[in-house]
Amino acid sequence: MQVSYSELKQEFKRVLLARGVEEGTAEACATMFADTTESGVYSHGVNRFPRFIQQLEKGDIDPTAKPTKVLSLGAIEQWDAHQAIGNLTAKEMMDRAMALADQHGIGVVALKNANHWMRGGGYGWQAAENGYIGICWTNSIAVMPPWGAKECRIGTNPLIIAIPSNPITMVDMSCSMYSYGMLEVNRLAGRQTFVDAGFDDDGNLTKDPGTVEKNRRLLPMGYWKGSGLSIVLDMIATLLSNGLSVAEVTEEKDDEYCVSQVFIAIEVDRLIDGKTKDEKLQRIMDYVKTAERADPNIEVRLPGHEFTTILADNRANGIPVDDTVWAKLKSL
Ligand SMILES: NC(=O)C1=CN([C@@H]2O[C@H](COP(=O)(O)OP(=O)(O)OC[C@H]3O[C@@H](n4cnc5c(N)ncnc54)[C@H](OP(=O)(O)O)[C@@H]3O)[C@@H](O)[C@H]2O)C=CC1
Ligand SMILES: O=C(O)C(=O)C(=O)[C@H](O)[C@@H](O)CO
Repeated sequence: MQVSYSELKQEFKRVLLARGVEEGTAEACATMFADTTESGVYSHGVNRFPRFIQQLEKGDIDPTAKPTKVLSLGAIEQWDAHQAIGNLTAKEMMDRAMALADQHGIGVVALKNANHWMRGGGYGWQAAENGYIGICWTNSIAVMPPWGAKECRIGTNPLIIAIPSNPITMVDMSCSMYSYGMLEVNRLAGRQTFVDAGFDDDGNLTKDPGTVEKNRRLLPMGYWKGSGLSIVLDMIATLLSNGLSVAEVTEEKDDEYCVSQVFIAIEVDRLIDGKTKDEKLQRIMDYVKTAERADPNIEVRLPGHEFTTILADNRANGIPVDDTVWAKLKSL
């Protein structure tokens, strides 16, 4: 089914207000969930909202909490989220990183006791829209076996790198070949994944999303490379924020909360003049896109470049929402 932006946002807000969330917070949070969904990231927009509400009801998420600064070292700051709403806090932290970049050329904000931020790309995009290079990542609870193991010991720890090109170029990727959110999208659509997603009951690679969701045996992105990347991202987030690692969240908490995150903004305009920047970025994009196609019917594209089209399409025709997801949202 297709729903309008206002219908979707109204539903999110209704559910939040019914749980006693203050009007301004409910409005801001509902807006972010609706924006994420309208941008085409259904996995971490409408699809993930019931899980967010479950954590709110349980008290893992404190809608009254506000992040506070713990330590300042010039370009680097440590903050404590106090388990506030994840997407609102992350937006505020990237704003803070950009303000630090205005002063120092680069701003680094490390956050502890954070909650799941949903679509990590939203915060990279936020920086790039304002002319900065945006880099951010989060750790998570252990949901993936490290390369060579059967048991979950590492996080999906998505890494986001956004570049202020025209259009914005942005990588927003889980350290797993597929995030659980994208497995769900494929399962709901009745599809197998495009490439292997994880392991089946016999330890063989499989493209069946439901099997991987059940087994919790995700395949790391790039095999051992995604496994290693997940580990070092966790280490940096833990050290910079003085917060909890994947191991600590998994062993000391009863669910995924109190995660650690990093937000970096870099002010490019003081390093290169605007005209040269645009020309160099254009050349990179043209060079990539004009590579001889493997399949003549499939365009070579850069990450992030489809969002403007998806957004325009969803604004014109309504936002696609899976029927079962909509029914669940209405029942909350
Ligand atoms: N704990 C957490 O907070 C977690 C959050 N997530 C979130 O889930 C969302 C989905 O993540 P994930 O499943 O890893 O994302 P995807 O695997 O869908 O995409 C990963 C990256 O690959 C790019 N890409 C995909 N196909 C192509 C292509 N054909 N050509 C060029 N680039 C391509 C995407 O660009 P494009 O966007 O343009 O398709 C994107 O930048 C993200 O927003 C992520 O932040 C995921 C895991 C954990
Ligand atoms: O994978 C996802 O999708 C996601 O958003 C995550 O946070 C983690 O992988 C996990 O917590 C999902 O259960």
